[in-house]
Parts: sequence; structure tokens; C-alpha cells
Amino acid sequence: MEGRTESINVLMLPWLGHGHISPFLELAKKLAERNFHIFFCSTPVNLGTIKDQISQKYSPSIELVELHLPSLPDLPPHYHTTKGLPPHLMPTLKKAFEMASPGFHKIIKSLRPDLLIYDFLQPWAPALASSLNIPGVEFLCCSTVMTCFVKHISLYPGINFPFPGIYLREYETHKFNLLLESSVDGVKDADKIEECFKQSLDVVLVKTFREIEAEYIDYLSDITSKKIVPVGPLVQDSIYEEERKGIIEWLDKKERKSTLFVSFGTEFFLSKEDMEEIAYGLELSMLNFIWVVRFPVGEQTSTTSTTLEASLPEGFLERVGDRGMVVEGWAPQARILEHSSIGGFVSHCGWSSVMESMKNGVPIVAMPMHLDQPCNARLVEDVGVGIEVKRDGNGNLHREEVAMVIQAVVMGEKGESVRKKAKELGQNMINNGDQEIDEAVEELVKLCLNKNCNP
Ligand SMILES: C[C@@H]1O[C@H](OP(=O)(O)OP(=O)(O)OC[C@H]2O[C@@H](n3ccc(=O)[nH]c3=O)[C@H](O)[C@@H]2O)[C@H](O)[C@H](O)[C@H]1O
Repeated sequence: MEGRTESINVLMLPWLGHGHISPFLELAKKLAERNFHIFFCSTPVNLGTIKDQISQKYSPSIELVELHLPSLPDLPPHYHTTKGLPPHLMPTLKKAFEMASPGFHKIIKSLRPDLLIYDFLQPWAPALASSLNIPGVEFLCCSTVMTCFVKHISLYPGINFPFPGIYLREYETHKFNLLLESSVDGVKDADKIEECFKQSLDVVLVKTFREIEAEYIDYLSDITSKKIVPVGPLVQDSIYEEERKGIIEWLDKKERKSTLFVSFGTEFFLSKEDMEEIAYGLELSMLNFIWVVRFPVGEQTSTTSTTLEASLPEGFLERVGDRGMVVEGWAPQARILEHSSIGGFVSHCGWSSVMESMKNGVPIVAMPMHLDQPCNARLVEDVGVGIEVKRDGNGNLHREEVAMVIQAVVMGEKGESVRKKAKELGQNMINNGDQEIDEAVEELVKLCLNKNCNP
């Protein structure tokens, strides 16, 4: 395949969450660098958040294609994304996405790409591609350990998962079962996920690398008929954001590895109880911290005076003073994690956050909330690059445990091996470069050759 002259046209359709859009965009950039032409399809509001990230270098090879969702009551266009979506509207967004399949059919018929790369929740996309004799390949943005865990349970109910380091705590099992039961219009998400996996042609692409997930990649290949192909960590390059420069200037004044970054992704909103225990835990830890606090769009404050302060313990901001910074809504996470003052990341363990922390050699204070995050947190501890904050038997956080784990990870003796392993793994990730993506490209080109794509 070396020196392939003609480009391969790929249509990409990620799920509508930033935690999916971002990895798909990073994959698009890697493929564009290797003579692929990408049509990146999502809703206007999602495309609006990434268009500035498609620099001159990529703009000829990555084209944005708008997918218009039907306008449903309660779901105006700025809600056609999971970013900031009030949680109760998630089923409506999933329904609207389903209803967009005729629009997607028009797009794929007019573009006639050589290949479709799709996500985990829309089996109608590969089905439409297949009806046009266009091969479809799934790209999973979550951890392979999670995919493995779910697949094992569905194939071998009652049999222990063969990796003892990965398990669910009692209080997580209920949420996990609800996740498996969640459905839209009577069709379970789990069935759509299963169908998407099944429809993927020969291979399934996964956002990971063998140093941390080889055993799960191999096990998943063994128990399914698919070749599981890692594409690497796909960690986004940090971009300078003028409007956030105050955050970097604040960090510049902190000592090396003295400061915690605290963030829980783009979809999750902390409960009042968790918010309180995390706040007191940060206060008790006596460490510097920068904490991203988010509220569903529409509940955000017009100033930082109302919802934000009302959601923090009384006098908290005054007591922590310049030791702490609370940022509402959004922070330049990639830039913060690469800053020399950062000594730990209090994270929900969303998969992109885990990859970014690892690549920057920042140890993780794991605080999983839901979805794949508990499995990701177990993996973080198993790999040895973080320590999890344990909840009590009812799933409640306690400030003393939060403070104790934070101190251990950032400076304590117990966290010394974690800090060392995090640094070592980050260095390896940098040294390994794009090893996985080159092998994945070989697989995609082979697939196209075999399917008479126009390579
Ligand atoms: C795949 C799946 O999608 C979701 O992702 P979510 O957005 O929660 O978290 P990440 O995967 O860390 O993705 C979040 C991404 O947003 C970036 N970011 C976030 C907040 C902010 O203030 N600034 C930023 O730059 C961050 O750098 C990362 O790239 C689910 O939770 C799930 O657990 C996860 O595995």
C-alpha cells in the first residue's frame, strides 16, 4: 500500500457527544495526513465547535457536512449535541438522531464515499451504506475494557469476567443495569450497540493502544468475529484560546506539580451532594486546584454570582482564596494538563480525559460517575497511573476520602509509584508516536481493496 496515489473518500458519522466528536476529528486528521479525504458529518451546532480546529493544514482534506435533525418540541437546534444538554432530554436527542436517517441517506447517496466510519449508536448508518455497497467500519471512542466487559456479560452471563482487576462495585451495578436497559421508542440502546458492532465489516477500530489494553483487544477479538484494531490514543493537540489565557496565567504562578485539575467531562453534571463533598475535600487537601463546574445549558449563570456560588459551600471561595480557581462551563483541558504546575487530575475517567492525562504523565484521582467510567477507573488503577476515590456502600462520596486520595496522588508516599508510572507511560506514548494508526490504515486500505473500493 506504500505510496498509494489516489485518496480514499471516507464519510464519518460520530454520535452527537463531544467525547465522540473530538476522537473522530482526531482520527480524521490522522487519516487526512495519510491521503484520505474525509467528509465529517454532524449537526451544525457540533460542527460549529470544531470548525476552528480544522486548520489550513487539514481544510482541503476534511470537509464538514451538515446533518439536520428534525425540530422536536423541547429540542431546539442548540440542543442538537450532548454538550450542555439537560440530562432529561437525552432520550429526545437520541430519537431526533434516529429521525435524521433519511437525511443521512441523501448525504451518503450523493457523496458515494469509499468507506463509512460510524459510531456505536446508529445501526441504520452501516445498513444504508451496505445497501449502496459501501463498506462500513465502526470506530469505538470508549475504552476497549468497557466494550469487552459488556460483550462478555452478554455472551457469558454468570461467568466471571476473566480479568479480576475489572469489576463493578455493588452501588455501580444498579446504574450499569439501567444503562443496559435504556431504550428509545422501545428499542434498547444495548441492542443498537450490538447491531452496530455486528455490522462493522471485518474490523472494529478502537481508540486505544496495546501498552494499556492489549489483553482486552485480544480477548474481544477472540470472543467476537471481528479484528479489533487500535488507532492509538488520538490525544488532541492543545490550542491557544485567547479568552482563556487568564487560566494559564494563573497556573504560571503556581509551583511545579503543585496544582490539581478537576473536571468531569462534557456531559455530566455533579449532584449537589457530590459537589459539596468534592469542595470540602479540595479545601481539606490544602492543595491548589482549578475546578471546572458545569450546569445544563439554560441553567448557566449570566454572572458567576448565582448558580455557581449557590452550588458551592457557603464561604468556600473566600476560604480557598487564590489557592483555588473555579471555572464555569469549559476550560482548555489539553493545555491545562500539559502545564508544568499540574500534579494531578481529579477526573470522571471519560476515555478521552484518561488518554490525555496519560499522555501528559499526569496521575489520576479517579472519580467515576457512570457509563464506561467505572471500568475506566478500574483500568487506571490496574495500569498503575491513578488511585480511585472510594465511595461508601451507598455510593456516597466523603470529603475525608477525597482529600486523602488527592494528597496521596499528588505528593504522598502511597502515590509515589503512581506518579512514576504515569511519567513513564506518558513518555512511552510520546516515543511510540503513530505506530497504531499506520497499522490501522493498512487494514482500512486492505478492506477497500477487497471490497473494490476505489483505493
Ligand atoms: C467517550 C465517552 O464520551 C463521554 O465523554 P465526556 O465528554 O464525558 O468525557 P471525555 O471522554 O473525557 O471527553 C471530554 C473531552 O472534552 C475536553 N474538555 C472537556 C471539558 C472541558 O472543560 N474542556 C475540554 O477541553 C477534554 O479535553 C476531552 O477531550 C462519556 O462521558 C464517556 O465516559 C466517555 O468515555
